[in-house]
Amino acid sequence: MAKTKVITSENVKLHYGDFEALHGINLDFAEHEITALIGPSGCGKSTYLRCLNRMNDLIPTARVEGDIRLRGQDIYAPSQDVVQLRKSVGMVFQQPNPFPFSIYENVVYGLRLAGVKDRAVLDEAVETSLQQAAIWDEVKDKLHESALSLSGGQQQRVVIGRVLAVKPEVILMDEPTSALDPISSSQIENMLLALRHDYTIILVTHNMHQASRISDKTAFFLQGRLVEAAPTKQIFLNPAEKETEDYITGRFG
Ligand SMILES: Nc1ncnc2c1ncn2[C@@H]1O[C@H](COP(=O)(O)OP(=O)(O)OP(=O)(O)O)[C@@H](O)[C@H]1O
Repeated sequence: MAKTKVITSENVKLHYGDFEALHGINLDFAEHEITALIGPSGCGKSTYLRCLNRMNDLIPTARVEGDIRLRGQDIYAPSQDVVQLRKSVGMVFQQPNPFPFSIYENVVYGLRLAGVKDRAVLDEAVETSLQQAAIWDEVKDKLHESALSLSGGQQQRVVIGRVLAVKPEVILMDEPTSALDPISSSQIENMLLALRHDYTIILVTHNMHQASRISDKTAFFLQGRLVEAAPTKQIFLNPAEKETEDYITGRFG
């Protein structure tokens, strides 16, 4: 049976001023799958990812065309609440970006903004989110210390906990492990495999091993085009397009 699609995107084009960075992308994301977006530097992976929760709205020159839907709702409709969208479609960046607050306050940040005051509810959210982010045991005795005192890998997991606390459906990740050491990266990869049971994850990565280890589906971008998207095994073992084969075998990029 076909899996339910959480995000659909049709003919997505993006211009930065006069420059067309995306040339009409058609790509869908199924529930509870990890999709890896791969391709050489500058091919538009991050630009496309940012279209999915309207982060490009923050770039004055960026103009998006096409149709992007979250569970059938047009996310670019005038009636779309963008704050709500970014809760449903959370984002994790390459550099861990904890706020200069305690670990606890980082995790409850979105809940406090939403007006949640009940201490028991906040405590519960902190424990659950940090457990899901695979860092609870390491920080449970120092929740009120600054998140900035943690290592890069720990900070990234706290940031993921902060995203999880507002209960997103989709998590966008833009090279979330590329600034981290191999052990921290593998902790995050294992966490993503566990999170996949509850969330839909879209991951930009330059790491082919990471894409092949953890993703269900891989989409290969080249110069603003989507060359192909298919089950990860197929992309790595038997890609339909020569450009894909050349890239994954390291012939360019
Ligand atoms: N804010 C911006 N203003 C103008 N052009 C931009 C902007 N951001 C990206 N671009 C251009 O859009 C194209 C796609 O960039 P993007 O960052 O999406 O690629 P990428 O595949 O994510 O690259 P990388 O793997 O290096 O992060 C590039 O030509 C880039 O120079």
